[in-house]
Parts: sequence; C-alpha cells; structure tokens
Amino acid sequence: MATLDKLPIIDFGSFDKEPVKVAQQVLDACKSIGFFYMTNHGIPLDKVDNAFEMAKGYFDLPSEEKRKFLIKEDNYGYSELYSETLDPDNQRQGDHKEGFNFKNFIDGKAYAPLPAFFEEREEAVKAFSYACQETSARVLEAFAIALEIPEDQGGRNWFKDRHHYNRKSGQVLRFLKYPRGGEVSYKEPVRAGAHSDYGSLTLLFQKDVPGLEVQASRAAWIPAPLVDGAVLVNVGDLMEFWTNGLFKSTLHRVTFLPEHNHLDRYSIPFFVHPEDGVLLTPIPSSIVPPHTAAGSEDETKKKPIMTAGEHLRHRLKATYSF
Ligand SMILES: O=C(O)CCC(=O)C(=O)O
Ligand SMILES: [Fe+2]
Repeated sequence: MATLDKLPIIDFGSFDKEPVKVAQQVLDACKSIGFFYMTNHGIPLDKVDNAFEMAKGYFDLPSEEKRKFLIKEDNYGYSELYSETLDPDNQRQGDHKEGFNFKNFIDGKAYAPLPAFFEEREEAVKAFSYACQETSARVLEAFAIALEIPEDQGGRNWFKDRHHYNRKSGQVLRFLKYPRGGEVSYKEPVRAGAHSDYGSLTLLFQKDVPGLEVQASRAAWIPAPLVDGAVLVNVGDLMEFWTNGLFKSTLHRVTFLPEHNHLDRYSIPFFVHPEDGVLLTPIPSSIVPPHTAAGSEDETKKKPIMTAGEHLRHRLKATYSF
C-alpha cells in the first residue's frame, strides 16, 4: 500500500442521489487508511459548537464535583486525568486527558443519573447524541452498499439493523479535554496513546486545537488536522473483524504540539457499537475474504463466536485502571 500523506475527504451531500458513487469512495478510504473526513454530514454546526461549550463548562467544574460520577466497568461517567492508558505497552504514564462518557438515551432516558451540570442541559446532550446516531447510520449504510450486501440478506440496512439506538449497546458519546501544559513535568510527548477504536466506527469532532495523528504506514504518522465543517470518521476493530481485514482499523494517537503548552484541547468522539447481543458472525458480502478460522474443518482452530457486548468488555478491561 502506498503511504497516504493526507486523509481523504468524502462529501455525503450527494449520498441520497448517488449512493453507490459515495459508497465507492468510502470503500477506497476504508480499505486503505481506515479514516476519512465526512462533509455534509447533516449535524448543524451550532449543535457541534454547543456540545463543545458544554464540554468546556463541565470540565471547568471542581474536581470533587466531577469525581462524584467516576467511571466504572460499565464505561459510563467521568474519567480523571491519567486514569486511562490507551497504549499500555509503550506509555510511561496514563493519557493526559479527562473525559465524560454518556451512553445512549434509551427511550429518551439517560442511562444513569447525570451530573447536575448535564442534567440541566439534558435535552441538548440528547439532541446531539441523536444527531450523531443519524449521521453514523448514513455511514453504516454506505458501508453496506460498499460491501455489496445482497438485498435479500439485509442489503443497505445490514449494519443499521444491528445498531438500533434504543437497545443496550457499547455506544458512547464522549467529551474529552486535554488540559494545557503537563509535558514539561512528565516529559511525555504522547497525550493519548496509540490505539485503534473498539467498535464499528467512530465520529470524531475536533475544534480549534489539532493534535491527532493517524498511522499511515509502519513508519509514518500523518496529522489529522481540523477541516472546517467536517467530522472525521474512522473504522473500528469490529468493522475490521467483520470485513475480515478488508476495512482497516488504524492506529491513531494524540501528540503534544507546542500550542498545547497554553491551549486546552477538546475533542468529542461518538463511538458507534452494535447492540450488545449481536453475534459477531461474518458478513454476507462476496468482496469480504472468507473467515478461514471460523470455517475451519479443524475444530480446535475454530474461534468461539463472541457477542459485541463480550468483545467490548474484553477490550475495556485492558485500558482502564478502575
Ligand atoms: O482526541 C482525539 O482527537 C482522539 C481521541 C481518540 O482517538 C479516542 O478517544 O479514541
Ligand atoms: Fe480513538
């Protein structure tokens, strides 16, 4: 694979009229680098800006207020600075970031009591979460079209049918803050360790301050700068698994830039996951290479089929110090 020097930009404005054309671009991006910027993604800019405003207001709260909702194994709540280590084999300290994870608002209700700050803004958080869901559904549709899933097996709805918003899943809307400074005392150039995302796909909103890098080849990292009006989309591990390696779930990280000395960096990922009960079986797509291990004649080589929920619990255990 030739090394890309920048991430592709895909305009979804024509998706309704020319779905196959857009899906082809999505396929090219997912097969090569596993990342693309999505423009005309359908989420109004003021909703995105408002989400960043809410993140800022929340993280400004005193630490003891935020610690009342410390994250637990269910992956909901507040994670403190350095509490998560995305690349445990190579990091000397945890990630230089704090976060708050929301889970889906099933039937309009928050997963668990929200911190007062968010309770007062619950409608806005919910509206943003719904908007992210709608946008991710379009990407999932593009994936199914790109993979040519036959109509009689679910066609363009194959992934959407496994990602209902109102069912229990690992889906998370996350507010992140990388506080300014820190590097001098810790001498750590990495703010969030190199990792791939665990789910089907991620939408990532960045604002004002860059820092994300994507691994383009074994030796090369390329920046993922801010692109006006675009949301960054990346393939997650589950999609790589589902497509038996055709789609790439690529390592990415946040590194220290000089401006991080004096600027806080905020980002908002929306991690898209299937419903917990979905069995991770191969996709009915003739362009996906067959899963040889699963179909192996030799019983000992057959991997047990996990559910999406089991797979996520397994991955989270490795990165958090609960
Ligand atoms: O903050 C960012 O830009 C990236 C965050 C990220 O990759 C993650 O939380 O999985
Ligand atoms: Fe990530």
